[in-house]
Amino acid sequence: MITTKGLTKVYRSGDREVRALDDVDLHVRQGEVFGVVGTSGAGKSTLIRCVNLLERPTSGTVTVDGLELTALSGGRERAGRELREARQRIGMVFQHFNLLSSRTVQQNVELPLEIIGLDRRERRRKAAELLDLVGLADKARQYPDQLSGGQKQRVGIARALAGDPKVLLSDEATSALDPETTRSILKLLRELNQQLGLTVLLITHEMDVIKSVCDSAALMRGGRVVESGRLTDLLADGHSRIARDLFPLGDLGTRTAAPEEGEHTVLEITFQGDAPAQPFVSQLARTYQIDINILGAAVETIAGRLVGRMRVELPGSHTDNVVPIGYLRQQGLQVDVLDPSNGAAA
Ligand SMILES: Nc1ncnc2c1ncn2[C@@H]1O[C@H](COP(=O)(O)OP(=O)(O)OP(=O)(O)O)[C@@H](O)[C@H]1O
Repeated sequence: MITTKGLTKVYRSGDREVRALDDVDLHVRQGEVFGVVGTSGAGKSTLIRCVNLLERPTSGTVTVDGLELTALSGGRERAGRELREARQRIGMVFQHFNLLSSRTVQQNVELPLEIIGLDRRERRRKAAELLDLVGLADKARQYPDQLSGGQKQRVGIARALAGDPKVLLSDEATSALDPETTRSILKLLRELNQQLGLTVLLITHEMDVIKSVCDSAALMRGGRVVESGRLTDLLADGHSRIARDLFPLGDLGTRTAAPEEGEHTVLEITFQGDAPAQPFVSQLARTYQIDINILGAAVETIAGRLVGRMRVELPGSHTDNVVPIGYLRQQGLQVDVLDPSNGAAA
């Protein structure tokens, strides 16, 4: 639904150059919630602003719903009109809501409809429908200053939906909100995604946002996408940084064995869906008559799916444990053998 190819944005001021985006290839599937995560300055805002061409990329292409927006961005009048029309099909939600304080809630939602020239009656009908959808039907005549942060963001979302977009871009929409309000806004975004089939591309610096609402994610660093994919696939990949950040076992899961204990093998076992129901640790201990040391474990709900991760230690070298490791993999479990010196997947 959204594809960027070789997207690059270089800011120049004097003789200084900042490569805010560096050859970014991104693919957001239709109907999914896709999160872009990264530390401050990673290029997330630049990416989202380039996707709807609020910012003109230096090079590369952006295609939304089959239309290459970057090809429409020339100075020609027709291209300009086509780009404006294409932008109406892309809703945008902002961190600080960007509501007009002199307009009522309803008038704020009506604004994009005024711009496209809808008549008054139709605007009212549409705004009322959207406010109902975001749970604010009773606030239509209030002004933004009379609303809580969460309510303001609901207005921002209703306004973003005014042009019946297929795609919603969200620029840190919950960063200014408290944790409970954040949860309610994320829940609303998920409902809209499911009810309207809306594709959502959101940027965030919070892993909890990715965990609770996203189907897929990308990690940005220094203007580049260093990793991306479906969360379920990333969680099954022992080398995924996103999976590690989604699900940190931290120091909990490492220890240094004393020399007299001999060689040992540390495994990280990830299970999804039905697998947690299996008592695989006790089955393994019984089947192979081995003592298993559990170093750490956690279970989380990620994208509505139960995911667990456990770090265990088996006596003996990796070679000694090839058969038990094979047994675990046969049970449908993801098993990574960790390098005992640094805890990373070997
Ligand atoms: N208009 C601009 N002019 C010059 N440099 C810019 C401009 N906008 C962004 N940058 C630079 O581009 C880089 C990426 O910025 P961007 O705002 O996209 O990052 P971000 O990941 O969204 O960060 P944050 O989470 O802090 O918003 C940064 O080094 C930033 O200083």
